[in-house]
Amino acid sequence: MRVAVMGAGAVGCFFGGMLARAGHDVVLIGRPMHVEAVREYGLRMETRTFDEQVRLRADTEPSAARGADVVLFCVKSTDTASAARALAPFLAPDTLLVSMQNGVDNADRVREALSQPVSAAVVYVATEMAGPGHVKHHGRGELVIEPAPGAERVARALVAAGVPTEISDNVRGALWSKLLINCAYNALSALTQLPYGKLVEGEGVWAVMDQLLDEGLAVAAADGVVLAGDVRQAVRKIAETMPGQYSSTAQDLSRGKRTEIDHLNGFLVRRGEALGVPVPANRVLHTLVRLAQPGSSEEAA
Ligand SMILES: NC(=O)C1=CN([C@@H]2O[C@H](COP(=O)(O)OP(=O)(O)OC[C@H]3O[C@@H](n4cnc5c(N)ncnc54)[C@H](OP(=O)(O)O)[C@@H]3O)[C@@H](O)[C@H]2O)C=CC1
Ligand SMILES: CC(C)(CO)C(=O)C(=O)O
Repeated sequence: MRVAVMGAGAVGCFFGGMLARAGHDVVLIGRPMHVEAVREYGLRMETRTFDEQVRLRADTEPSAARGADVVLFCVKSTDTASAARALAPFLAPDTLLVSMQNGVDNADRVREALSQPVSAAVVYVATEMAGPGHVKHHGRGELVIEPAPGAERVARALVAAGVPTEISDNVRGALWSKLLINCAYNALSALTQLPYGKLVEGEGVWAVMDQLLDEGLAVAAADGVVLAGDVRQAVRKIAETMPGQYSSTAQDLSRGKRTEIDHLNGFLVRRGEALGVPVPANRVLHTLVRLAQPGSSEEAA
């Protein structure tokens, strides 16, 4: 399979690297720092089970996606529209684009820019870029993807490459469940710069998280979303299973980077407003993170 990875970061390098290891023709499209390192040394994949330099192609230009059967679309939600527009001239009409991002509206935003088939994916993994061309895997690595033309083939290739992947009719519900977890933790961890275990020890923190979740559940219900799993239990479990973890929003802020907050609590605020559901706690946290992050979001509502 010819695979292009749009956004050679933590998620793109992990899943693209797994497919390259399995013999697929993979090109990583990313920033010069990573592209140069991958060209010279290969992609270093430091995972829980192996540590290897994986040889694959890398390029800074979206034109490298020409000829791809599938694009793994792995930029942050803030870059969705610009990255989709940049790819548009180079994709064949039947190229499948798989949106491997947090947030619930990325696939729809890609569909606005492209006429190719698009499949949303829920990504359950913990990875980071530990240096140029070096991806570090901390755990998990499974995918749930939405039905689309070509999705079965991609899922089979991923499974054969060691990535547990299933196709589900309720990716929307799973993305929303993940969104509500993100809305409960990400901003609080970011604003306090605390890992989850310490965060939930703070007086009143569970009550705030319950309120954030109650608002999210009300918006989801008003939007007709069938949530996947027991979200309240999933929220409790995160602090127990990942006590040392800082949210991705906390990591972005501490690195002086723009966050995905407009697509997490910010998204819930916009949907709540549209549906007439009050979302005061989510609004406060969204506003505070926006004030704490550098610049302003280009793609905010
Ligand atoms: N990391 C994780 O463990 C998980 C992440 N996710 C989600 O996956 C998505 C991707 O996250 P992650 O991989 O961590 O993010 P990263 O920031 O590590 O990777 C994205 C990369 O894409 C680059 N990029 C952005 N626009 C372009 C462009 N037009 N051309 C080339 N490169 C581009 C970015 O560069 P620059 O930084 O310079 O803009 C960055 O290097 C997010 O939605 C995240 O929430 C979901 C589950 C787990
Ligand atoms: C699940 C969670 C909250 C884990 O850190 C996450 O997705 C994030 O940090 O964005």
